[in-house]
Amino acid sequence: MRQVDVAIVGAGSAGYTALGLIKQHTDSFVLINEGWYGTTCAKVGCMPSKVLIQIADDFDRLKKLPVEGIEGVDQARVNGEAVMKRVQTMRDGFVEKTITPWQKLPADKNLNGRAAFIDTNTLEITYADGRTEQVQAKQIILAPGSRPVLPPLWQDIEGVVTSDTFFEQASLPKKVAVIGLGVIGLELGQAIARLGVEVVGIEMADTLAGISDPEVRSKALELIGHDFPLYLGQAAQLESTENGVKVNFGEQSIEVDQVLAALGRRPNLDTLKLANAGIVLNERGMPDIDLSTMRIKSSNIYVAGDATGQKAILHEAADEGRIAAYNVIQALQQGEPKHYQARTELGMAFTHPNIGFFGKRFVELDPNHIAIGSYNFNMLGRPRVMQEFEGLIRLYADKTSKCLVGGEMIAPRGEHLLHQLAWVHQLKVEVAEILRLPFYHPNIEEGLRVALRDLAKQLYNEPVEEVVKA
Ligand SMILES: Cc1cc2nc3c(=O)[nH]c(=O)nc-3n(C[C@H](O)[C@H](O)[C@H](O)COP(=O)(O)OP(=O)(O)OC[C@H]3O[C@@H](n4cnc5c(N)ncnc54)[C@H](O)[C@@H]3O)c2cc1C
Ligand SMILES: NC(=O)c1ccc[n+]([C@@H]2O[C@H](COP(=O)([O-])OP(=O)(O)OC[C@H]3O[C@@H](n4cnc5c(N)ncnc54)[C@H](O)[C@@H]3O)[C@@H](O)[C@H]2O)c1
Repeated sequence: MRQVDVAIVGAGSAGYTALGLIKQHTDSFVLINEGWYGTTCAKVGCMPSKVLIQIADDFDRLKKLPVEGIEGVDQARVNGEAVMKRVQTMRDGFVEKTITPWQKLPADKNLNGRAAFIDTNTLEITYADGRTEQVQAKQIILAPGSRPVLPPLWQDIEGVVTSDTFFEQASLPKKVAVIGLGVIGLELGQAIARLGVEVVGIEMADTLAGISDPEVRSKALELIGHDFPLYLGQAAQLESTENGVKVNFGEQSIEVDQVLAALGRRPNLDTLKLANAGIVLNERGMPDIDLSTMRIKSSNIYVAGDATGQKAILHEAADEGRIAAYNVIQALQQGEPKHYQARTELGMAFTHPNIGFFGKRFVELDPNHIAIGSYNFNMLGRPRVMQEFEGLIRLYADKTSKCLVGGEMIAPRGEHLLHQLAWVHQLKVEVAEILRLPFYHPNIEEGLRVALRDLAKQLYNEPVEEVVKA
C-alpha cells in the first residue's frame, strides 16, 4: 500500500490552494480527484455564469442608449447559439488555466478516482475502469465540494437542468421556470430573461437571494420583478408532459420547455464513508468541524471549501484550504492546530442592480443596540447619468462602538460598495472616521456617504467633522 504524509481529496479551489502550500513543505503527498478537473468555479460556476451575465447586461444596456442619442439599437438581436458558444469558449479558457497545475503533477501523485475511507488513515480510490487502490496518509484534507440539490422525482424528468448542465446547452431555451431564487436562480434567471427568454421565478421562501432586511427585500422584489415574474412562498412540483414540463405551484401551473432547478447545493462528504474513519455525524448529517482550524474534532482529517456546508463561495473555499494546509503542516511537525479568524463575511449576487450583504444580516441584529442608515440613490448625479439610480443601501452600526456591524443592499455597482464596506468593517473603523476618508465626485460611492451620514446623525450627538484634524 502506498504511504504518504498528506492526501488531498478534491482538485477544486479549496484543494488547489491547500496543495500549493503542502507542496512547499513535503514531496510526500497525493491528490485524489473524481471525474473532471477544472474546478466548479471555472467549469460550471462563477465564470460561465459571469460571462452570461455580462452578455445579458450588455444587451440590456442597449435599451438605455436611444435617450443618449444613439440610434439603430432596435436592430440588435440575440443569437442564442452564439451566446452559448461565447459562454463555452470563455469557460474552456478558464478551465484550461485551472487545469494546468494539475497536469504538471507527476502521475503517481495525481489519482483520478473516487476516494472513500477504509479507516482513519486509509483511503480507497476507485477508478473509472473499476480498479481500486489504497493509500495510507498521516494527514488528510477533504475538499470534495458540493453538488446541486435535485429531488429524486425530478431526476428523470426531461427538460430539468441544474447549473451543472445549464451551460452545456447549444442554444438558449425559449420558456424556463427557475425554481429556487437563491443566488444561482436569480443570477441566471435575470440574465436569460434579459436575453429574451420567457422566465418565471418560483421560490419556497418569502425572499430573494437570502435578503433578510424587509426594506431591501421590497426594493429587490420591485426591481428584479421588472425582468421576470416572481412567485414567493411557493414550493414547486413537476410533471413531465409531451412538450416539456408542467410546473405546479400554489393554485397555479404553467408549462415550460425547461426547468432550471436552483434549490441549493449539498456537501459531497456523504460519498466518503466517514463512518469507516470513526467520524460521528451531527443532526445535520455533518461531522463537527472546528471552523477556526478546519479540523474534524480530535482527528487527522481536515475539511475545506463547499464540503463544509458553510459559506459556499470561492474566496472562503481558498481560505479554508489555506487553514487546513497550515494545520496539516503543523501536525506533521507534531504541533497543535492554529486557530484562524474568518474574514468579514461578504456575499453578493451579480444581478442588476447587485444584491448583497457584509458582516451581520438584518435578521441577526439586536434592534436595541443598532442604528440604521439608508439611502436609495434617487438624487445622486452619477447614477442618474448612468441611468441606474434605483436601489437601497441599509447600513447597521453598533450604538456603543459606533462601528459598522453589517449591511444589506440592492445597489448599482453594489459589488464595489460591498467590498469597501467589508474592508472598513474588518478594520473596525468608526462611522465618523469612514466619513473622513476621500469620496470622489461624481461617483456611486457618494451614495454610500449619504447612508453613512444618515447613520452618523443617529450615532453622534453633534455633527461629525468630515475633515481630518492636523
Ligand atoms: C452557478 C454557480 C455560480 C457561482 N458563482 C460564484 C461567484 O460568483 N462567486 C463565488 O465566490 N462563488 C461562486 N460560486 C461558488 C464557488 O464556485 C464554490 O464555492 C467553489 O467553487 C467551491 O470550491 P471547492 O474547492 O470547495 O469545490 P469544487 O471546485 O467543486 O472541487 C471539488 C472537487 O472534488 C471532487 N470530488 C468530489 N467527491 C470526491 C471524492 N469522493 N473523491 C475524489 N474527488 C472528489 C469533485 O469532482 C471536484 O473536482 C458559484 C457556484 C455555482 C454553482
Ligand atoms: N455570486 C455568488 O457569489 C454566487 C453565485 C452563485 C452561487 N453561489 C454559491 O452557490 C450556493 C448555492 O446557490 P443556490 O442559489 O443553489 O442556493 P441557495 O441556497 O442560495 O438558494 C436556493 C433557494 O432555493 C429555494 N428552494 C429550495 N427548494 C425549493 C423548492 N422545492 N421550490 C422552490 N424553492 C426552493 C430555497 O428556499 C433557496 O432560496 C450559494 O450558497 C452561493 O454561496 C454564489
